[in-house]
Amino acid sequence: MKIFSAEQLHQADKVTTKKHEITSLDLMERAGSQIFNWLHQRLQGAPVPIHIFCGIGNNGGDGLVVGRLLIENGYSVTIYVANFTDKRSKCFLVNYDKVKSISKKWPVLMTSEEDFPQINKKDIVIDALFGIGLNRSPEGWVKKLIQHINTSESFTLSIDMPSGMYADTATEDFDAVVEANHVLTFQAPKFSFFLPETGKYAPYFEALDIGLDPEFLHTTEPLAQLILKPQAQQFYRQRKKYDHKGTFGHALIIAGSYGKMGAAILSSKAAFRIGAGLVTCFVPECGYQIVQTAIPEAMTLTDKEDDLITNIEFDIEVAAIGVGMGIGTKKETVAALQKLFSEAKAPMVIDADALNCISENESLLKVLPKQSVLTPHPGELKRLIGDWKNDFDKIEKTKKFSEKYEVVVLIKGANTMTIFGDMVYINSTGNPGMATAGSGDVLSGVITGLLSQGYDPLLASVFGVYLHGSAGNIVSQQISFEAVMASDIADTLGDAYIELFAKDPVPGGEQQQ
Ligand SMILES: NC(=O)C1=CN([C@@H]2O[C@H](COP(=O)(O)OP(=O)(O)OC[C@H]3O[C@@H](n4cnc5c(N)ncnc54)[C@H](OP(=O)(O)O)[C@@H]3O)[C@@H](O)[C@H]2O)[C@@H](O)CC1
Ligand SMILES: Nc1ncnc2c1ncn2[C@@H]1O[C@H](COP(=O)(O)OP(=O)(O)O)[C@@H](O)[C@H]1O
Ligand SMILES: [K+]
Repeated sequence: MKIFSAEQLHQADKVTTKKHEITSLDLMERAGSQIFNWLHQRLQGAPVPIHIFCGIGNNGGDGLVVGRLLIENGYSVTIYVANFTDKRSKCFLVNYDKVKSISKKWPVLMTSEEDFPQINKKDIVIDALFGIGLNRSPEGWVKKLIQHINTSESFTLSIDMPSGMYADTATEDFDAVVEANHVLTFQAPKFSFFLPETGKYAPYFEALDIGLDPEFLHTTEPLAQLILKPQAQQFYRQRKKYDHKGTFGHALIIAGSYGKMGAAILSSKAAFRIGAGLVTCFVPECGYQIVQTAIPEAMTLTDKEDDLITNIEFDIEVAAIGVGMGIGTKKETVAALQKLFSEAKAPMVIDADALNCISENESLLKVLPKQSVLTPHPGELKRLIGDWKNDFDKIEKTKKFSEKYEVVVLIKGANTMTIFGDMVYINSTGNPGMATAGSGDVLSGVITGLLSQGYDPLLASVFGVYLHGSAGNIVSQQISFEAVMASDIADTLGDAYIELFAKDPVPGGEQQQ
């Protein structure tokens, strides 16, 4: 699913009205009706007090449409207009008059803090103050109104956007953003919904199709692509009857040091579970028995050193390499990486300590194999690209790094982003149960296993992140977020494949957005 900028959505609005002989007012009616239907289905006429706070632009206009339809259907509604300027959009004005024509209870004009109504915890708030037209942070009494809504603890439904948040640039004042419980957003979710700083203001959202011009949407290059199940299904490559283990490649996992052999095991296991034909695990000497015992399916090669990796030598032909999990950052290991990067021919996933080694040693950057997949969590990313001002700055810096070194870079976390040059793919699966030691090691094994089966680096990353998150969703439904351990995620990867095409979804396979 495409994620558009505010500018592109305004443009889509214009193109749609021009091409489809439909007015902006019709579009607003469509948008408002969908929100009303959503509410009506859930409330079924319940006499709960509903407060609708409208701005004076088209977001406010949407709020007025919803208000009118709710009043017409007998709901207990009060509409407030935050009268922060005398300017009003045309569609706002028409809908303002429409409300006045159907109800004696005219909208309440608010001009200061004194006009704030009491909002009880069990009331419903509809936030239609600002949408994608926000162009500065709300200030003065408008900011206070937003805080008043937030302190009410009532269920807050935001129309299109939580007011005070920008769709695709950094929010400046987090004290002036509506903390929505749910957002009904038009056509497509906004980029801000997926970022840690702003996503928490839109914890649940649904995109409503308001019929913007399909051709415009199809041909417009989006800011990012959201990867949902239909997209992930297209990535999947079916096995053929006469395929054999050689078809699915030999994955080499280079991982572990004294006390951290688990990283090698988790990663190798995940490479198998995702479908690599063969897996060899390269570990320090002390890991030999550990790996052989923990994963009998894997072959094991060892470094000449007992406790750490110092010289990566192997005489097998490998289809993909995953390197870095639990290897430490000692100078001998850095030297081993220097040689590996300079000589390796197979596509590579570079994770964890290998990333830290790169951050500390510029010489490694110079030999970073092109098309590699780098899988940092935010701490590792910061060491790699430097600090950032905000989430958007982080993405821009990551894009630059990706472009400069021609590598795929992940930004892991909730809604992991895969970045390749200017392209951004946002993952939709996963949950906080995956915030547990070793889940990143599993992911690096997953991507290495997909690379070894012939998926290209970008596809292996985007698809791998999706399947990894889906496995996390399935297993956390079975055993709770708290109980999930990284090995559970690895062992559930098979269910993630099955869920991809299951008619009756495996519980937890789909994330609620
Ligand atoms: N995309 C689509 O196709 C469709 C979109 N639709 C809806 O339209 C919404 C976008 O509407 P919009 O463009 O009128 O902007 P909106 O968010 O109402 O606010 C702009 C107003 O706020 C003002 N203003 C801004 N910042 C401010 C501040 N800090 N403090 C105070 N004032 C501030 C600004 O004033 P100005 O800067 O000019 O002084 C202007 O008057 C969109 O989110 C969706 O809900 C649907 O109806 C149907 C189809
Ligand atoms: N709140 C969350 N929601 C979704 N996924 C998460 C969340 N927290 C962590 N994850 C996922 O878990 C993995 C953690 O990776 P990482 O921090 O490298 O773990 P480790 O170093 O312990 O192996 C990443 O794939 C990340 O996207
Ligand atoms: K809003």
